[in-house]
Amino acid sequence: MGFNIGDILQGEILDFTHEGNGVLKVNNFTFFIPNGVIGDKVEFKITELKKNFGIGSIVNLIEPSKDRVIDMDIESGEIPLINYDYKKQLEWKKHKVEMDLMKFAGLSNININDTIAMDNPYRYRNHTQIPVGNKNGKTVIGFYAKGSHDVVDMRDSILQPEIADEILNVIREWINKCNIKPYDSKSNKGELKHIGIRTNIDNQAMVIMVTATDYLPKSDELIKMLKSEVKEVISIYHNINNMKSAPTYGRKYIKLYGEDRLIDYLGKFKFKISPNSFFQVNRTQAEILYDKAIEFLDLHSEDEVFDIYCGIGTISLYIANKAKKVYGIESVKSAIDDAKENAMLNNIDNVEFIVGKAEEVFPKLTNEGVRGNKVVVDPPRKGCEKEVLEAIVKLNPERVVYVSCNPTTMARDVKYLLDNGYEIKEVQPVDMFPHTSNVETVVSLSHKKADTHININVEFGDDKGQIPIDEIARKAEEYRPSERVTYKMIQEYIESKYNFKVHTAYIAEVKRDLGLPMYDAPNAVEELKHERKHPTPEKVEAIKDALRHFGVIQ
Ligand SMILES: C[S@@+](CC[C@H](N)C(=O)[O-])C[C@H]1O[C@@H](n2cnc3c(N)ncnc32)[C@H](O)[C@@H]1O
Repeated sequence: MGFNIGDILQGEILDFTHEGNGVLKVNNFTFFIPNGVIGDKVEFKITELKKNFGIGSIVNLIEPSKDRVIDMDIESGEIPLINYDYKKQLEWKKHKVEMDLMKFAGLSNININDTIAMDNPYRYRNHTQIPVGNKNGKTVIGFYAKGSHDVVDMRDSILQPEIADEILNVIREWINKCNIKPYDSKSNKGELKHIGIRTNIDNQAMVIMVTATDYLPKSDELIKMLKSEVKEVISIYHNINNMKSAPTYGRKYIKLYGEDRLIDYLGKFKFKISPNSFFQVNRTQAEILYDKAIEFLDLHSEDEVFDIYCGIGTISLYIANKAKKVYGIESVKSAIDDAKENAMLNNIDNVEFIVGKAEEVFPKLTNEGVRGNKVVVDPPRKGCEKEVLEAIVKLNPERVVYVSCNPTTMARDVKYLLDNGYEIKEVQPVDMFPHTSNVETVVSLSHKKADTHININVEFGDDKGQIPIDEIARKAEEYRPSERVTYKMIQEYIESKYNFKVHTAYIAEVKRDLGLPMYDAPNAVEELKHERKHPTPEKVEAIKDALRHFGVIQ
């Protein structure tokens, strides 16, 4: 490779990674360059060097990209595309959806609508989760520096409403006054881990203070200060999260002050939101997204619709008055409680909400004979469980609308539907997360109707003209549920991002170490042809990154 840490090199940024870092090649060796945008010609210093890729920090912007919009010294933090022209961001997101559909759904020629832009793409986040850390002995509130768990102090974020900045300032005062320490996972000492802030359209706020233990010091003082200094704070919770890594929130919430829930609106509908319920972070774009989903469902008064992964019932309630019946399925109990209350709040009585895992509830309902002619799915980043897709195909609805925040898993699931009698009618990316590398997509699929039918009588047995039972067993074996994130997907992700290959045995080893289910994966567990080695730390990191990307781990 011939490079060393500290070397100064030059090159042009060609693309972004899934996290929004610039990608650049020198002599065909890949470097990831935080804060670089496509088209920048940069001089950079190598800060990290692995066998197959490096990380660089820009020292001189030789020639800024014609699409660069803000000066280099802006620390982009959690908004990696902030320096890239907004129109170009939209084009890049469309391209990303297109590439994933080509790669993971096997499509060669696909027509995708232009990404729907946000008119004013700032201060849109109605929910922020802000880490608390230690910098030079001082407690800081901010965001994680690129590629590390060092917290960078954040004074003003152009993605969150101003009220959230005001709340954080009061919390800073409280930290200083009461000498509150950040939690340190290495020493298991300190208290505060994260601060969650949810806001609504009326500018009211819910504050969630996350600690590792049941102890939140000086909470009375915090409540007093927030109440007197930011009147918009109507609810304060204490959340306990003793998990070492993500997610931000643990299971236990203790209300410290005010309302149980925040009330927000989408279109003409009103929603009560519990501290742990999912609600789209960008309200303005969520309305556009749901309107698209409704358009793609092409609803009629006789339609019976399944809304799978329904959260607090936002899509269900949005579509209820256009359909005969809607079934909402969701695994989080408090979200279903909210959904039921939200239906009453909006005088909607043709929606039934069912709590449980979609992969269990949905097949069970349809096997029991509950019918539906249209289905909308809006799964988390890891996409749909295979049982959900199988049950959709078995139900045979005329329309399936797939709402997704991860184009890679969406493309994988769409492939399953394409292979099982569906065709894509329209693909619509929506910019829910301006200035970040995330993109939301709505895909409309309809059932391909057969041109003609033929009736076949089949007899099972070993005689001539009969189908042997062994053959049935073999077919059944073929249909055993396979893993949703395949080894091939992980390998392709790693190769395209890091430019190196990983053996399936290594992926299996990392999965085993993480305690993930293995299923039957003959290729994955096969022994390496040569002497058995363990994956290098770099490969382990790349595999974990891929598992994180596909939502298998957090
Ligand atoms: C992307 S959110 C969509 C929520 C809702 N459709 C909305 O727009 O507000 C995904 C939802 O799926 C839920 N979820 C995650 N895994 C699930 C599972 N296995 N079965 C049912 N729901 C699940 C999450 O709790 C979350 O509410």
